[in-house]
Amino acid sequence: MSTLLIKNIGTLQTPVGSYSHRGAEQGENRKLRDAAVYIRDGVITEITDGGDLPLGSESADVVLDANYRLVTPGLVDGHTHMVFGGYRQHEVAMKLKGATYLDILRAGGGILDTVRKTREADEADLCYKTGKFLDEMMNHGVTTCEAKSGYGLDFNSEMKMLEVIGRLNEFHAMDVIPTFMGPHAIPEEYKGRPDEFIDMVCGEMLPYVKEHKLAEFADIFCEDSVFNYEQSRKYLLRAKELGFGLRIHADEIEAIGGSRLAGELGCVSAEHLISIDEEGLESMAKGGTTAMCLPATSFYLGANYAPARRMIEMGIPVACASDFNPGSCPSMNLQFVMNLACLKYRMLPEEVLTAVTINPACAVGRGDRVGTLEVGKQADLVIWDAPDMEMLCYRFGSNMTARVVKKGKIIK
Ligand SMILES: N=CN[C@@H](CCC(=O)O)C(=O)O
Ligand SMILES: [Zn+2]
Repeated sequence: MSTLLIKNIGTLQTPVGSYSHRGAEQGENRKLRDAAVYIRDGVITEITDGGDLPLGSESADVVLDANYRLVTPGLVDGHTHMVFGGYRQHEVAMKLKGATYLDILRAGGGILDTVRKTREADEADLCYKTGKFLDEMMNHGVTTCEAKSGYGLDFNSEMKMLEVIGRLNEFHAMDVIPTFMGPHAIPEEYKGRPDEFIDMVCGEMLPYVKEHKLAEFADIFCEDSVFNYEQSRKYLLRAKELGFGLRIHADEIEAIGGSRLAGELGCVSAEHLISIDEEGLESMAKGGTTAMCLPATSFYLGANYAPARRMIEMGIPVACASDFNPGSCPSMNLQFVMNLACLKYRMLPEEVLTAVTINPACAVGRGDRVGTLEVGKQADLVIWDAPDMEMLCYRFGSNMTARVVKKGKIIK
């Protein structure tokens, strides 16, 4: 048995419970002063406050002194596209000359450019490259993340991406939750035939992914010039039938019914939601779908920001994620996402903490294990170089983590 004591915690701040927090509860955090956490074999066994120490903790194998700083749960990044070949830095100049995200995609660039490079990439090279990204994420306080396929678009390349995600989940300290996103774009070989592509994905890829346990969730890009409402519905219904949890990229640029569909089918999450309309909001509230908001993508695209305050008022659980990908958000910095959630979504620090811990944890099916600091949960936590959450929302552009602990092991 290995034991770890974290003592002299100035403030331990955490949401409480293993379920998605909505409405007023989004802003409810427990705050313990002068606290300590005792961990046995990677699991939290006792939390004390008021200067008391957990029973027997004086003989802990390792003692970490938090020096009266802030401790929160490890962050959960619920939306990434972290496995990809190449980069797309050449798009910066194209955008400066006036091309939009969809202009570039329609002209065979954007996602399709990354698809060409990912198809060519060697699996071991992809593993190495993505492993480095995971190191950087952990160094910034993320201890659990989701990762999507979707830059392969053919059978072998999609499975290659999922194999990479599976290998990293096994060998890296990060918990990585795999999502299959075969319908991320219409591949060049199916140009003008999106229905046939969806039929192939439903008939060949989804059953294989399920049978070989390569992904827990299925996702699709429901967007103008990509997949429409009917195609998205067909794909998600098939995925549901096979037992996948459902996600959908909805209303990023045009509101074509994606968020409405999310609520109708009981999707676990709908992502982006920049252009969501009233009908979509009502459907998500009714369906219990989490809004996976991606403010760094709005920032990078120079787009509007999703109406997160309205979502909270309507009782929709809000999560905030990085959307790390090589096109619309080449950053995995969830601390910057937290700054933007405050400044652009007008979310309060407590609401932001919920949006990067328990709500995304539930949206990736890990709410019972991570996302809060409570007895019985996995010991994933961050000691911040800050006295409180307000400081984390206020400072930006610096990495504010002092120490990162994953399953009771000191990573940083
Ligand atoms: N919008 C669709 N997919 C990704 C971007 C992928 C890319 O541009 O490579 C997103 O969620 O932002
Ligand atoms: Zn995405």
